[in-house]
Amino acid sequence: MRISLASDSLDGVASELVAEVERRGHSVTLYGALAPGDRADWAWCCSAAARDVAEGRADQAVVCCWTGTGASIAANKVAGVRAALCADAATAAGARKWNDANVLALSLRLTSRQVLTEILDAWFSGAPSTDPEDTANIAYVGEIR
Ligand SMILES: O=C(CO)[C@H](O)[C@H](O)COP(=O)(O)O
Repeated sequence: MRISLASDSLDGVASELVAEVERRGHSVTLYGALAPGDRADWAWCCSAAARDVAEGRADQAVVCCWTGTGASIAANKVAGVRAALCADAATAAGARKWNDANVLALSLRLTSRQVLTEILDAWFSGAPSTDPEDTANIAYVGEIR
């Protein structure tokens, strides 16, 4: 898949994230501190990655900041994006299954290298539920303005 990656710093697992996503066979587009010369403030770089998803230039995105909060807020302000802030694999699996999340938000403060691999394994192996209750929830949040 085409995955856009954004981080407002190179702290923690930011660099490992790029390597781990590429190692799983995906092509990456980089923003913020991951792309030398790009604006690295969380609002700008995470919005840019989320817009790639909303506008069809990427299939999914992973956005990061120190807490993960700003990254998830910035991504979720983009229409069509369902960003999930995930601190563990179970949350990532649920985000793909029940929320059809298309942007993964990570906290650089909380995410260890081991947990990063667990989250990415769960995220990339997950698929959205086809249960009508789940699809109705997803459709409804897409309509709320
Ligand atoms: O977690 C964040 C936003 O939610 C940022 O990473 C945090 O605010 C640090 O930003 P800066 O390094 O620009 O002070």
